[in-house]
Amino acid sequence: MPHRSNTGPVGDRPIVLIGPMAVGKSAIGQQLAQQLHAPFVDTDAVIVAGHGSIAEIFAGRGEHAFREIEARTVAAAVEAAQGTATVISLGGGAVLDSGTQQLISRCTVVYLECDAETVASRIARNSGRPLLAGDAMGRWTAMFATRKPVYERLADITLDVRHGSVAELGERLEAALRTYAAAKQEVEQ
Ligand SMILES: Nc1ncnc2c1ncn2[C@@H]1O[C@H](COP(=O)(O)OP(=O)(O)O)[C@@H](O)[C@H]1O
Ligand SMILES: O=C(O)C1=C[C@@H](OP(=O)(O)O)[C@@H](O)[C@H](O)C1
Ligand SMILES: [Mg+2]
Repeated sequence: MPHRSNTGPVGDRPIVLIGPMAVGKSAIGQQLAQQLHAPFVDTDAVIVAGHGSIAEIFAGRGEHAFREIEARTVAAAVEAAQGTATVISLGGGAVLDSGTQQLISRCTVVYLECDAETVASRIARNSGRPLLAGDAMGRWTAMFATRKPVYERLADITLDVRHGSVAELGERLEAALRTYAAAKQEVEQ
C-alpha cells in the first residue's frame, strides 16, 4: 500500500531521484524505499519490462523513441504516486524533457551529486548504458557538464554521494528528507 499521510516524516509527495548515470539513483532509491516502507519505482526498470532492454531500444528504434517512452513512463509513475511518499528513481537523461521538469515540480526532487572519480570504476564495467559506449569516461564527463545545471535547478535537496555505502547514503538521505519536510511544514503553517 502506498504510504498516505499529510504529516508523514518525509512529507506526502513522491520523492524523485535525479543525477548522472551511475551516481546511485537506482540503488539508493531502492534502499530509501525499504527504510521508509514506501513503494519504489525505477522508471528504467518499468521501460525494460514493457519494451525490452534499453540497449535494444536504442539500437532498434533510436534515442528519440527511447526518450518518448521514458517521458510517458515517468509521467505515469509520477501521476500514480501523487499524495504518497513513493520513491521514484529516474534515468539520468529523463529530466531533459520539459514536460518531465514540470511534472516533478510537484515532487520532492533529490539530486545525487558526485564527481567523475566516484563513478569511474562503475562506468568502466559499464553494460547496458548505450550512451557510454566507447570512451565511457569521456562521454560521462561531457554529458554531466551539460546536464549539471539542469539537475541543480530542479533540486529541492542535494545529497553528496561521493562517500559512503548505499546503506549509509540511504540513512543520510532519509535524515535530509525529514529536515526538509519539517521546514516545509513550518513554512506552510
Ligand atoms: N555509494 C555507493 N557505494 C558503492 N556502490 C554503489 C554506490 N552507489 C551505487 N553503487 C553501485 O554503482 C552501480 C550504479 O548504481 P545505480 O544505482 O545503478 O546508478 P544510477 O541508477 O544512478 O545509474 C550499481 O552497481 C550500484 O550498486
Ligand atoms: O543518462 C542517460 O541519458 C541514461 C541513463 C540511464 O539510466 P541511469 O542514469 O539509471 O544509468 C538510462 O536511462 C539510459 O541508458 C540513458
Ligand atoms: Mg538507474
